[in-house]
Amino acid sequence: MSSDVCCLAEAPRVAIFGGTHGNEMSGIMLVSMWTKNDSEIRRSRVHTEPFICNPRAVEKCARYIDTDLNRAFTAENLSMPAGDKLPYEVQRAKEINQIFGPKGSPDAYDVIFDLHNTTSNMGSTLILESSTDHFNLQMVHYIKKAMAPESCMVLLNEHPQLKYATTRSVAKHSVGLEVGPQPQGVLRSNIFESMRMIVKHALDFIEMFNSGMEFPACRVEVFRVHERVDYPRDANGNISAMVHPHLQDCDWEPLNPSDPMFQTFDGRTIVYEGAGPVYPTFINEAAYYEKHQAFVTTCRETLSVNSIRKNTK
Ligand SMILES: CC(=O)N[C@@H](CC(=O)O)C(=O)O
Ligand SMILES: [Zn+2]
Repeated sequence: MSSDVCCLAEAPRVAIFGGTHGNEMSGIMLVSMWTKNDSEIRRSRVHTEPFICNPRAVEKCARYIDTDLNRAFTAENLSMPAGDKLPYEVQRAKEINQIFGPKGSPDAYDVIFDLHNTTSNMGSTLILESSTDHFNLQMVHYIKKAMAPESCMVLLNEHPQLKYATTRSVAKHSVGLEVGPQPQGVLRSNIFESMRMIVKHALDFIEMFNSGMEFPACRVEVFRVHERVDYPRDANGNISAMVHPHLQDCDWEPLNPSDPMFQTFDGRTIVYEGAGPVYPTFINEAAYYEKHQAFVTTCRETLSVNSIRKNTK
C-alpha cells in the first residue's frame, strides 16, 4: 500500500572506500582500478568517489601504521585539535571526516561502501550497523537477490559493547563489504570478482532508487552480533588452544551446545557450553588475534523492511 511507503531523501553522493586496512587486497585493487578508469562505477544519477583510506598502510601492506583506522572514528578523535603528534590513523580519520562527513551532519556523503577482506571462510558478507536503516536494508535485499545463487550474508553489528567507530560511519548510510577467505596481502580472483559484482549491484540499486523506483516491503535475513569469543589462554595471557578443526571454515553454520570449539596443543577438545545454537563468523580471522577474538557468535533474525521510494519535492 502506497500509504506505508517511506519517502527518503535521494542518495546522489556515494563513496567506495578501499585500503581502510592496508593488507586487504581486493578493495585496494578495485579502488585503484576505478580511480584510473571509473566507467564501471559510473551511473547517471549517482556520483561515486573511489578512495584509498590508509595510503601509508597500503604502501607497507600492513593493516595499519599506528592504530586501527576502522576503530578511529570516535567523537573524541574527530574533535581532537589537529596536530602531527597524533597517531597517523587519527590524523587520517580527521581528514576523511572532513572530506566525506562530517559524521552525523547533513553534509555527510549519502552512502559509503567500505571494502574489506577476511581470512575467514565467510564468503560475501554485507555489514550493517543499524536495523532501522530501511534504505540499507532494501539495498542488501536487492544485492542478495541479484547475487543468487551465490550467497551474500548480512552481519548486523549494533551491539552496544561490540560496535566500533568505523571509517564508513561518517556517511548517512554505511555499508561494510567483507569477502573471504583471502589471506592478508594476497589477491584471489574469485574473491575480487565477487566484491566487484556486489559493488555493481549496489550502485544499480542506488541508481534505480534515485530514478524514483519504489521498492516494496520485504523481509531480510540477518545475523546479529551476539558475543565475542576469545582463544583460551594460559596464566601469561598466551593462547593455549586453536580453533577446532570441526569449527574451522564453518562460518555461518550452527554451533550447538557441546560442539567442539577449540583444540589445545596437547590435543584436548574444548566444547561450546552456551545455551542454544549460535552462528559463529569471523572464525580464525588473522587480524583479530590482537583483538583477542577467535570468532564472534551471531543470532539469526528476519527483519521486516519497509517499502521505500525517493521523496519527490
Ligand atoms: C577483518 C576486518 O578487518 N574486518 C573489519 C570488519 C568491519 O569492517 O566491520 C574490521 O574488523 O574492521
Ligand atoms: Zn578490514
